[in-house]
Amino acid sequence: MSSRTPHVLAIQSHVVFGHAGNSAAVFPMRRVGVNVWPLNTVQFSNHTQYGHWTGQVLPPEQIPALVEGIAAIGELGNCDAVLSGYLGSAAQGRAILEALARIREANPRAIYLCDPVMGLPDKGCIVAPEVGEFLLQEAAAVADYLCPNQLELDSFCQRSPRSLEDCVDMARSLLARGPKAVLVKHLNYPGKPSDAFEMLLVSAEGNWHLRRPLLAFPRQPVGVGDLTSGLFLARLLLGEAPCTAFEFTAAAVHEVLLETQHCGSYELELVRAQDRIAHPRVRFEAKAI
Ligand SMILES: Nc1ncnc2c1ncn2[C@@H]1O[C@H](COP(=O)(O)OP(=O)(O)O)[C@@H](O)[C@H]1O
Ligand SMILES: Cc1ncc(COP(=O)(O)O)c(C=O)c1O
Ligand SMILES: [Mg+2]
Repeated sequence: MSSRTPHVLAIQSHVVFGHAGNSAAVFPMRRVGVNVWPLNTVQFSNHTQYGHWTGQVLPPEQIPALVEGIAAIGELGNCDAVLSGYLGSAAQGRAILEALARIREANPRAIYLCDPVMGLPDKGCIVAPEVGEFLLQEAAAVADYLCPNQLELDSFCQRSPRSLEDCVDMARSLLARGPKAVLVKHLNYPGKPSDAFEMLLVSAEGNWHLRRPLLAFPRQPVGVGDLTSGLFLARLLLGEAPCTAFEFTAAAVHEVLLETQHCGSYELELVRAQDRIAHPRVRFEAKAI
């Protein structure tokens, strides 16, 4: 582990009540040891899967204005990474890419992890339709790490997978667009064992598949993807190899889900699970495939 505490500019949603976007990722990232600079794309009362919410999408001009403010106090070069997730508009997405270019002037080694949160109306995750286009066409080309779920991977590849091997091929096809690694946070393919939750990591070094138990919930918790992307980036910045960061992330997220299930909560029990996030008791091995 490195001696300097890394800094991450995290640009995604904020919910006043509960956990999604920055409200799911910031506390766990800090708990594992990184400094987070939360920059909110929207401020909603609650996540969209409740079906109704209040609040607003924040103006895209805020992004360059806040980044310039940090530059003006001489701190922009301390930014080691940019994380983006839930966006309120495509204009915000473009502002993030401009901010990234500005940050890279100050710190050429800054990395960018993009969680391409797309609208999945069937699931109740509501994102402006233009955001999907922005993610497919523009963000993927610039990202160092891309963390889609299966449906987002399908959107990138414009098809659904036939098998696990096909998921690997689809994820590897994204490497050709530029990212160093692609983490598929949730796999779904014909023939997938029904008792397992599976994830995949692909990079130039290889392909790793990981399986953890599928837990039963009366309503599927939200924010799991945001927690996953945030912890993966945090562990990378702390100096772990992608495969090790992947295994840690799976274990820490599973600990949160166990706590959430134990409490019978709909919202993630991040505070109660904080020690388990920092020191997961479970361990899942990522297998090379
Ligand atoms: N071990 C698990 N058991 C049951 N459900 C899980 C488990 N891990 C994650 N989930 C659920 O799986 C879903 C993953 O959603 P998905 O759309 O694939 O990714 P994202 O969270 O990025 O939207 C979420 O509903 C999450 O609550
Ligand atoms: C405001 C907000 N942010 C982020 C998300 C993404 O959550 P997840 O991590 O489950 O993909 C959602 C999902 O509905 C949301 O409503
Ligand atoms: Mg998601």
